[in-house]
Amino acid sequence: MKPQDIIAGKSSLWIFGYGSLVWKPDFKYKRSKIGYIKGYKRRFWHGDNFHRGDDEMPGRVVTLIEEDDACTWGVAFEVTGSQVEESLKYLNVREAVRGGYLTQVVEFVPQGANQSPVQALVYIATPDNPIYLGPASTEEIAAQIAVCKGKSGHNIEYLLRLAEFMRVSCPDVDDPHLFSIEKAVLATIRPILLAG
Ligand SMILES: N[C@@H](CCC(=O)N[C@@H](CS)C(=O)NCC(=O)O)C(=O)O
Repeated sequence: MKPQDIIAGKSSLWIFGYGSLVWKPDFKYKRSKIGYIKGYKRRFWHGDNFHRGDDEMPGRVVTLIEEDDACTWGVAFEVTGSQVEESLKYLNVREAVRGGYLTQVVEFVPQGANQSPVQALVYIATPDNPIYLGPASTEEIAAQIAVCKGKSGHNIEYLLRLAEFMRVSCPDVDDPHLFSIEKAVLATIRPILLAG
């Protein structure tokens, strides 16, 4: 299914968030559910020269990379009525125009018993995007996050709030990529904070 098909004339739409959207959706929605999508892994492989970085020092934010056996946990938001157009208009600027993300349709599986999967819109930055940064070592990613900030705040905040979401809302889910970067950033900034 194409994004335009899931959107066309819909009075209800699910939008899946897996990065800043999990802790800062900033659009009105009817309800939200925690859950996951299959076939994608979350990686800090996308550059950000607006929200959490600038042209000289782009930050690192998450995107989704296709991988058959992977799954990514986040939050799906249901928008209805006028919220559909309002949320898409807002996210087009925040995610597509300023963030370089494209929309795709995925199957979202809510956590908990007797929950049916739903089709959801998701924003993904692909490798052909000009500010896509791609893979790097945990240490390289942490060093970049530790020093970058943009119009929405520090790149460290972006990382720590996502890690906090996973610990609080998905306590049984491990995310070695996310938590190893968090550990490396905290190791980098701890001496600085304690020296002051
Ligand atoms: N599309 C992902 C990532 C979204 C994301 O982090 N996008 C950046 C754009 S580069 C953003 O909105 N940042 C706002 C912020 O950092 O406060 C999601 O569903 O959460």
